[in-house]
Amino acid sequence: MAKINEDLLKERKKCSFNTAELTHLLDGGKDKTLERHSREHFFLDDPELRSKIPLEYLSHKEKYEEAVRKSCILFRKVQELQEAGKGGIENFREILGGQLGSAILKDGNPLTLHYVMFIPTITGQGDFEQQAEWMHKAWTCSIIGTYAQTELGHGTFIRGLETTATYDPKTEEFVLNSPTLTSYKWWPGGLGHSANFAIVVAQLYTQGKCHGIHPFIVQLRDEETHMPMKGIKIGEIGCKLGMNSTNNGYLGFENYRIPRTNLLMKNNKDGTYVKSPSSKLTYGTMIFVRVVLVQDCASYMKKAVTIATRYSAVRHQSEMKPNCPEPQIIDYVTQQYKLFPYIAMSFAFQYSASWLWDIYNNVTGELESGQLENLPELHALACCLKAVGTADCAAGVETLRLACGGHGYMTASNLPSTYGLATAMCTYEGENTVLLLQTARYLIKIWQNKKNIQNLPTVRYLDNALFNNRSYEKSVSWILSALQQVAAAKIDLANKHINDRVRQGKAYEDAWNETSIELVAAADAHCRTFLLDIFNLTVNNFQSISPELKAVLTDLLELYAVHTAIRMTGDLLRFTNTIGKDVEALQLWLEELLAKIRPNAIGIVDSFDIRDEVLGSALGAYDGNVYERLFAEAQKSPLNHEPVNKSFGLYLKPFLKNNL
Ligand SMILES: CCCCCCCCCCCCCCCCCC(=O)SCCNC(=O)CCNC(=O)[C@H](O)C(C)(C)COP(=O)(O)OP(=O)(O)OC[C@H]1O[C@@H](n2cnc3c(N)ncnc32)[C@H](O)[C@@H]1OP(=O)(O)O
Ligand SMILES: Cc1cc2nc3c(=O)[nH]c(=O)nc-3n(C[C@H](O)[C@H](O)[C@H](O)COP(=O)(O)OP(=O)(O)OC[C@H]3O[C@@H](n4cnc5c(N)ncnc54)[C@H](O)[C@@H]3O)c2cc1C
Repeated sequence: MAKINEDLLKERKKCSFNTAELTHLLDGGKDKTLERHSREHFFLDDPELRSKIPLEYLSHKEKYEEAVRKSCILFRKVQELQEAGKGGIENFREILGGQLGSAILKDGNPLTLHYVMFIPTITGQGDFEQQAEWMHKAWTCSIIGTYAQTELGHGTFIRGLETTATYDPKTEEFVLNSPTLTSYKWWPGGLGHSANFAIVVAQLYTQGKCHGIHPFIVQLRDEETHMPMKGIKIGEIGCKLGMNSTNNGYLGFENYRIPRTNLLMKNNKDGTYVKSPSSKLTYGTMIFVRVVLVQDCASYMKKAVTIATRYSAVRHQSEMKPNCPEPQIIDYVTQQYKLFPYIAMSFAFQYSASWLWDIYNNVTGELESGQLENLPELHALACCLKAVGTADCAAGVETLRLACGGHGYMTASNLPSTYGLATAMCTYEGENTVLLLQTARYLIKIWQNKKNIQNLPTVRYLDNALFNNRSYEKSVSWILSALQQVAAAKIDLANKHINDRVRQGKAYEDAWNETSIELVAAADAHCRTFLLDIFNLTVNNFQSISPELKAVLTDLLELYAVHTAIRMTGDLLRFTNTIGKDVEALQLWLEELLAKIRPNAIGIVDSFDIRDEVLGSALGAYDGNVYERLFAEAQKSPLNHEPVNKSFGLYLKPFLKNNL
C-alpha cells in the first residue's frame, strides 16, 4: 500500500466518530456494505473491465468501440449475478448509473437504456402476452433495446411528436413513418449503432383518427447481421459536451411495418381503439427514471465532494499569517463554504431519494390494482426532486471543480467528466424548468382546492403554512417552518397573479405563461421544504446510533438547513417574520457550523467509502498522493511517448527557419 499523505493521516486522527458506523448507516446496514464491497470487487477487480489507454486519448469511434466492449462484459456479469439470484435493484442501480457505472464507463454506457427504459416500458405498458413474448428475450439480452421518444423537433412536448403509426386492418400491421425532418427520432441512447430493438413512441392512427402517442416495440436492425432493417434510417448524432460513449442516435421510418401486437397496449383486433384509464400511464417509464435519478444526484455529489475535500486537505497555498507555514486550503473558511454544504447536500438527496423510491413503489403497486389517486402527487414530487436535485448536483460538481483550482480543470481530476454526466441529467428525462412547471401545476390545483389536503403527505403543510410567522430561533424546526411559509406564500402569490391576469381578460394559458417565473420559484421552494423535512425526520428517527455520529449528522442537517435559508434570504425577508438581525444570526450560525464540521470533514467523506477506482481521480485518492498521481497521469499522454513530435519537422522547423 502506498504511503499515506501526512496531512490526511492527521485529519483521520482528528475525526470524532467511527467512520465505519456512518458507512454502514449510509448503506443501510453492515451486511449491505459487505454486499456493495463484493459487488465492487466483482466488477472493478475484473481486468477485462479496465482500459489500456485512458479514454480521453481515444478517438470518438475508438471510445465507442471500447464502451461497447466493456458494456458487453458488464452485462454478461449482470446476468451472472441474476443467475446467482443477486439480480436485485441495487445491483442494477449501481451498475447502470451512480458510482460503479460511471467508474467503469466514464463517458457513458451505450447499452444502459436497455435496462433503464426498454425493459421497464415493456413491464409497465405491455399486456400479459406481450410480456411473455418479450421479457425473456430482453432479460437474457437476446435483443438489446432503447427508448426512442424525443425527436429533432420535440423533446418536451411529447403530445406534439410527429412520428406516425397507422393501423392497416388488412394486414393487421402498423405502418411507421417519419413525415418530416423534425419527426426524426433524435437523442435515444444506444440508438446509433448499438440497439437492435426500440420502444418507439408514435402517434397512433386507426380508422383515420389520431389517438395520441403510444409506445411500440420496433425491430431496428437484423438480429444476425445488425444491418438496419429496410425502411429504417439510422445513425449517431455526433459529439456532445459529455457522455460521448452513449451512442445517442437518430432514426427515421419509411413505410416500416410492424405487427399489430407490437403496440404496447390492449387494442382490438379490428382496430377499434380502447382507451386506457389515464393517458398519462404511458408516461410511467419517465417517472421511474426521474425517481432513480435523484439517487444518482447523491452519488455524483458524494464522489465530487470526496475528491475536492481530500484535495483541499492535501493542498497548501498562500499565507494566512506572516511567517507561518502555508495552510491547508481547507482551513480557508471560503473553501469550507465551497465544500461542506455539498457534503450536507449529499445526505439530503440520499434521504429524499430513498423516500421517493418508497413512495414510487407504493403508488405503482396501487396502479396495478387500478387506483390512480396518488399518481399526481408522485408525479409532482418526482418532477421537482429530479429538477432541484440535478440542478444542485451539476452546480455543486462545478463549484467543487473550481474549488480544486487549476488541477480541477484536468481530466485527471475526474471532475470535468463528472460534470458532463451531472449536467446532462438537468436536460434528459424532462428539462428541469418544464418539470418544475409540472410541479407548480399540481401545487396551484392543490392551493385552489385544499379539500383533501390532509391525506396528501407531501403538501399537507400548505394547509396552514401561510400563517406560521414564528419569531427567529436558532433551530432546524424554525428554518423548516419559515421555508414552508415561503413556499406557501409563493404559491399563493403566483395563484393570485394568474387570477388577476385572467380577470384582466387574459386567457388562462397566457396568464400562466406570464406568471411562470414565479411558478417555477414556488415549485423550487416547495421542493426545498420537502428535502429539509425528510433530512430532519431521518436524522431524528435514528434511534440506535452512537451519540458521536448523531452529533455529526445533526451538524450536517443544521448546515444544510442554514445554507438553504441563507440562499433564500430575500424570500425569508419578504415572506416571513425574519428581519435583518436574524439573517446576521443565520450567517454566524453557518460559520460556526463550518468550524464544527472542519475536523470531521475527511472522516465524513471517508465514510462514503468510495473506492479509488470509482473516484478515478488523481486529486481524490485515499492516499492523498496528489502530485505523484498527477505526474503519472501526465506520462500517459501519447505526446509524451516520443521526445520530438513529427509536427516539428512538418511545421515548426520550416516556420522557425522562415523567421530567421
Ligand atoms: C431494471 C432496473 C434498472 C434501474 C437502473 C437505474 C439506473 C439509473 C441510470 C440512469 C441513466 C439514465 C439514462 C436516461 C437517458 C435519458 C432518457 C430520456 O431522456 S427519455 C425522454 C424523456 N422525455 C421527457 O421526459 C419529456 C418531458 N415531457 C413530458 O414528460 C410531458 O410532455 C410533460 C409532462 C412536460 C407534459 O405532458 P402533457 O401531456 O402535455 O401534459 P400536460 O402538461 O398538459 O398535463 C396534463 C396532465 O397530465 C399530468 N401528467 C403529466 N405527466 C404525468 C406523468 N408522468 N404522470 C402522471 N401525470 C402526468 C399533469 O400533471 C396534468 O395533470 P392535470 O393538471 O391535468 O390533472
Ligand atoms: C444526454 C442526453 C440523453 C438523452 N437520451 C434520450 C433517450 O434515451 N431517449 C429519448 O427519447 N430522449 C433522450 N434525450 C432527450 C431529452 O429527453 C430531451 O432533450 C429533453 O426532454 C428536453 O427536450 P428538448 O431537447 O426538446 O428541449 P426543449 O423542450 O426544446 O427545451 C429548450 C428550452 O425551452 C424551454 N421550454 C420548452 N417547453 C417549455 C414549456 N412548456 N414551458 C417553459 N419552457 C419550455 C425549456 O425550459 C428549455 O429552456 C436525451 C437528451 C440528452 C441531453
